[in-house]
Amino acid sequence: MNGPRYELEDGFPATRLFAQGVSYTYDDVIVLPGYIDFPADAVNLSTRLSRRLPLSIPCVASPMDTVSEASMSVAMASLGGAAIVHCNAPPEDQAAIVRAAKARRIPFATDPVFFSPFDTVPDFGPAAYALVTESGTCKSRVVGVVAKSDWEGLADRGAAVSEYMRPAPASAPASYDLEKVASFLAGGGLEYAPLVAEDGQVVDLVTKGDVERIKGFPRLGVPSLGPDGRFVIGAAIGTRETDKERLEHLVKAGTNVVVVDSSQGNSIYQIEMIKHAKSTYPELDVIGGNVVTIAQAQNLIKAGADGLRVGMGSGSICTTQEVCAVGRGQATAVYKVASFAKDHDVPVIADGGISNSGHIVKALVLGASTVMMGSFLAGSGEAPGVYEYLNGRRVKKYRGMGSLEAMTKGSDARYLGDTLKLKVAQGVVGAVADKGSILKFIPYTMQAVKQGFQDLGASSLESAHDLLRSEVLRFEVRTGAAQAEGGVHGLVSYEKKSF
Ligand SMILES: NC(=O)C1=CN([C@@H]2O[C@H](COP(=O)(O)OP(=O)(O)OC[C@H]3O[C@@H](n4cnc5c(N)ncnc54)[C@H](O)[C@@H]3O)[C@@H](O)[C@H]2O)C=CC1
Ligand SMILES: O=c1[nH]c(=O)c2[nH+]cn([C@@H]3O[C@H](COP(=O)(O)O)[C@@H](O)[C@H]3O)c2[nH]1
Ligand SMILES: [K+]
Repeated sequence: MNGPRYELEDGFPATRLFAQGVSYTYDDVIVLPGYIDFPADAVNLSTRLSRRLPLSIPCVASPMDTVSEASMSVAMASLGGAAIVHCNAPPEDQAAIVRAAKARRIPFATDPVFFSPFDTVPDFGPAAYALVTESGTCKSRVVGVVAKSDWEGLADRGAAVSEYMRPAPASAPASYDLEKVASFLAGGGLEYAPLVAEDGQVVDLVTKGDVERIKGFPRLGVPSLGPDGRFVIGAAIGTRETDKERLEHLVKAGTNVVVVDSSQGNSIYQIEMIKHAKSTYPELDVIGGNVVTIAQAQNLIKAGADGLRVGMGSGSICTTQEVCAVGRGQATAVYKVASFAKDHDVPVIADGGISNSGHIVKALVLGASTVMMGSFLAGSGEAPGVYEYLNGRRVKKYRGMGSLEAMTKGSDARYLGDTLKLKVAQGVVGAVADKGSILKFIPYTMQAVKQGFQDLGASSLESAHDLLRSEVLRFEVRTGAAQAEGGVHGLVSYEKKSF
């Protein structure tokens, strides 16, 4: 909508805002409203993760060991986003996570427990049921199910499983989506059913309760499916020689996209890794990063990157800017890199620093195609780890991949290897509050993002980017007082409940 001339001169276009030598964060800037001529529900958030990978929502889970494993991957893909499985594990284990996620079409993964009929059960664990197979592993035929309640009622808990297991239930194909699993259970009047893959491997045990819980969440959108008809699953790799072998494992497991995971991606190591990956697996999309400048982006795009991950030091657990004095304010970084990358048709992932839906809107309107999140997702049920109590609050652990603890767990080679003998952390270990399932809070967050887009007058990511480049979209810097005013203020007490 073209308004009168004085309106166009209100606020700053992004070109001018970001040409002042100031590093701006999301909170530093505000977007001026535009003209609304469509309902919020009409906003289309579909996008691309990388050159050849479409998503229906712009959300990506970060490759961190307290964020992205099988549960996060299937839930994100079910919502239309994607997760990148972390590489802080041996290559075989990382590939097994990718396989587990790709083996199913339901939005959750429960990692079932298996027994053989001859086993005894010393401790049942938290699950309500365990599967009994001929060999006691997922690789053989299901012969029964043991219910925790039956086990708890045993006079002799030393009895063999075969003595009290329930008969083998009917199995459903692992390729069934939630709707099909629901009809399968309802049709057979079943409480639970094992999901079995084409190769006979037992993938999961789905219960009526699981299905009902998920049906209580907002309706799932268009899932992210690859050319193989399975969920789109991404995985991270490093830049060591050994990562070439990791890459091979991941490709064999069906990984749709890899992210070369470095804090400073503009290195000879990464450029060589991107070239290697692109020449060995031309069908695989390779995302490079992290970068925050045009010069960095230029090198990675030249090396063949199909996507760029942007952000250095902006993450909630990051101490890189403090430790190394290097990085950039995230709003500036996203705008600068995206302005360059768009001319090469390379989508940008705004990585780190997302703590609310407003940050997502800002990242996207500044040119990003997706946002990558760590802390925003780490308190969900889909994140790895168990909930604990901290000062009466239910929390989950969340840690930086450059924290001493994460480095000691697995990524030693990258830190302690050849040249770097002394370990210096660039991240912290912390905890985040329980947020429930991403299957609930991500749809609400996307609705909030749609409302932000509506206020701007952008009915899609493409239209937001057009408004940005044509300088119709106007910004201003928020003073400290403006930021305080923009938050809740002047109240004695309040409760913040968003949905
Ligand atoms: N986005 C951010 O701001 C940051 C992210 N992180 C995260 O922490 C983790 C570790 O990141 P980095 O420390 O950047 O890991 P990295 O593996 O890229 O680099 C670690 C060190 O190893 C060196 N190196 C890498 N490949 C090499 C090779 N082939 N030969 C010799 N030396 C080589 C690097 O130059 C660097 O000194 C990642 O998960 C990353 O995403 C860490 C810090 C900041
Ligand atoms: O300086 C850092 N030290 C670390 O130990 C570390 N671990 C992760 N990351 C980066 O932070 C992003 C997640 O950030 P959020 O929690 O803000 O979403 C992630 O996606 C990463 O880009 C780190 N940065
Ligand atoms: K930080």
